[in-house]
Amino acid sequence: MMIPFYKMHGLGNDFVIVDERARRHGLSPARIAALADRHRGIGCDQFVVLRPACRAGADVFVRFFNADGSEAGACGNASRCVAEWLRREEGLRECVLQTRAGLLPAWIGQDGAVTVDMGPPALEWRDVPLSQAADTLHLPLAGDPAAASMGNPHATFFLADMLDMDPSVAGPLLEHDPLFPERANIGFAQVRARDAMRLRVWERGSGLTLACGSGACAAVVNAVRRGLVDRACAVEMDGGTLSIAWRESDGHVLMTGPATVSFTGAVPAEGVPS
Ligand SMILES: N[C@@H](CCC[C@H](N)C(=O)O)C(=O)O
Repeated sequence: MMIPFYKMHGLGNDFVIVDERARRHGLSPARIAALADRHRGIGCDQFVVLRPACRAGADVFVRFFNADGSEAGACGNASRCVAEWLRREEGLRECVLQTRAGLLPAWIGQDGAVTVDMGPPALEWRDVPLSQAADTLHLPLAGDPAAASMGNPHATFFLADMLDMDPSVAGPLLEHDPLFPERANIGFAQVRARDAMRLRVWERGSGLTLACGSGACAAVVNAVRRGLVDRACAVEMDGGTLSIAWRESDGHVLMTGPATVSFTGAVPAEGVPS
């Protein structure tokens, strides 16, 4: 028995997408982590499972798993990829994704770019203190760090300069800091203009990725709260740029960017070659 999959990416944040609407494969967290392994599996930042929607108006129920097998409530780049997957497989140019973070409308623009309405952020007003344990005391801060949830937890650190910054040092320490009982995605941002920033994200459960959609949304929300940018902002990450708009009328965050198919394939249902 083989499991067919799509391999897709959004700005280099890459995904394995498996359609379980007709048949479940009983993938355990350990099996997902094995399939996500870049040396012994297919390799991906997140593993995405599609199930039948159970909410009125939704086209599909989407579950996101990190490379370590843990489940995430949201994934912006994968949401765009699922919208593109629905366009290819079912001809939909507009869809509604049911996720653990709620119902997310998505649509394909004339230029092929995908927009997802990521919903309203949940703002956290507690401080994110710097600490020796998290190796953050030396960071050249340009604003106070802030935390927000886009259906998954994010903290953003605003830096005056990212040149010497290695997210792989402070990132894992902060991800596991007792400050974040569910762990957290950690963004390091440098504001370049009122409508532009640079961002690198250490992702909970996956490590440093080339782009993080929910992280870009959270970074703009947090930067607006700190008075650093306007509500429409381009977020440049290692893999490319997302357009983020925090809509004033209803507080929803809109994320626009590409969604690309790399290849399709199939893996044996039982075990991965070791
Ligand atoms: N790559 C993602 C976020 C994936 C989930 C995250 N690692 C978490 O655990 O919350 C994105 O594009 O948003």
